[in-house]
Amino acid sequence: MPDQPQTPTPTLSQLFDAEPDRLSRLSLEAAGLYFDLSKTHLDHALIQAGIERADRMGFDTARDALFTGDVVNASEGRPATHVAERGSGAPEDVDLATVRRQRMRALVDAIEAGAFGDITGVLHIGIGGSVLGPALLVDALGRRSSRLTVRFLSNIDGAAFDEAVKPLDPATTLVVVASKTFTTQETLANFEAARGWLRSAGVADPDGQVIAVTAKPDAALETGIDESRILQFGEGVGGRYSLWSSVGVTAALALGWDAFEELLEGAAEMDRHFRFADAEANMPLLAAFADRHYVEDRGCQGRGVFAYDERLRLLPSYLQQLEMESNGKSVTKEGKPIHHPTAPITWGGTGTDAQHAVFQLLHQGTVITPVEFIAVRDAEDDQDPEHHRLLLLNAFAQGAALMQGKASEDPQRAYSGNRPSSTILLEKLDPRSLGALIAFYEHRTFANAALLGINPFDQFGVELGKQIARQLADDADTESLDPSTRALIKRAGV
Ligand SMILES: O=P(O)(O)OC[C@H]1O[C@](O)(CO)[C@@H](O)[C@@H]1O
Repeated sequence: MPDQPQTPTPTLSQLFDAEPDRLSRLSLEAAGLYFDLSKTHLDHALIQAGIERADRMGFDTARDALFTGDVVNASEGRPATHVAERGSGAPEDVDLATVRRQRMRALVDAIEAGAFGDITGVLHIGIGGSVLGPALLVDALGRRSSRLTVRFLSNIDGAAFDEAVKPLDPATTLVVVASKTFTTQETLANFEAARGWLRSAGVADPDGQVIAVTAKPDAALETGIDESRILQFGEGVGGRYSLWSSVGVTAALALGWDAFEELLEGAAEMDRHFRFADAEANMPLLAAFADRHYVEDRGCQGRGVFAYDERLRLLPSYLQQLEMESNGKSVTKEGKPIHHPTAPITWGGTGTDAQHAVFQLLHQGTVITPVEFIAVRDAEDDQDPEHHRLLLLNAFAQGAALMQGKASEDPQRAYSGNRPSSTILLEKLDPRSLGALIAFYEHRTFANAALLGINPFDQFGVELGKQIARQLADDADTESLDPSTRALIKRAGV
């Protein structure tokens, strides 16, 4: 049988011509976000196929399980209670999170009232989900409103340490040590270095300026931190889903408690949308349908996220952990191999900078990468309105250029067009809209996992490298290693 001619899938322009209601159907508003998916290849057929797949995969049941505190993280025997941190989960989980948040607020109030002395700065020590969320919140929202000088330290690198502490006065700096396990090598090493920094500066009681944030308070106690300075969060809160919990204490200190509460409220509004909106109007679910189409049907290996707002410059790196550590897997929840691509490589940057670095490939490269633009309608009142206008117009122009392309007699100058993009436009960037945006991405990640049948809440893939590093640190026996690695260790003399 000769190959059946592949029915060419319609181009984006053809889709707009064929579907007069395309824009209205594929531009959604919820929780303060405007999400335009109309420049993706989602059409009636793909949406219907997505809904049928969601039914087959038990999406509704999985989503209900998330919000009712069932064990959705089967490999670790845990629920996922990040939604409870903002009041959206099972009553018992919400109650426990509320008690812990009250303790967090009491500590924030005490610090603001001078219980820890005159605090002018915060050194937040953590890595992965224990730093990426708080750093995003403070960088996005604290540009003008932060009452404190806040620095984040994650890497086990003296240069990172020196850079972090440079603007801080050890005598008036609060050290926040955030670690869910309180066993992470980098975080504990940086904590000890921070203690030394305080001591060297003459701080008589370094631990008097330390608070710990963890799901393992006993491990924190063993390091000598007083119980009164330990904020606990639940084992059900995954690291990359934890900024809503006491891991967000640095953001609450920097932005104020009301801002932290508004962040939670914004996320809760997105929770309600995700939980109750019909599939055809469900932002995270439709986004997941598009993700599945590009990764599985078109073999796209990447997903480009570009924040056309400097205040969201940390969002792409935050999403890298959220999406790639959640769905960068190759077996289902039941351990069955998956024989098609699962998670794309999430990457991105800030616009317009990225236009002068990576958009060449996005427009004329051989690989097709779905692009996502995030922009904010309102600039802050101290920003140049004309600059902001140009920033927005560049974001919109890039999406238009990706879609329409440009023919040319000269192949070097020809643009294929028909390259997909989606745009999220916030009216303004405030705690509420940022909370909704981050929750949108959490639920998009969860929806992708449900469609794939994988567990987005464990991360066994991060352990082997850590184990080998620990073995080498403790005992330089390299005989079991490959020749290349042995040669590198020898040449570096480590
Ligand atoms: O908060 P912890 O336990 O220090 O872990 C830090 C990060 O390390 C990871 O476990 C991956 O190595 C992430 O999932 C986590 O956010």
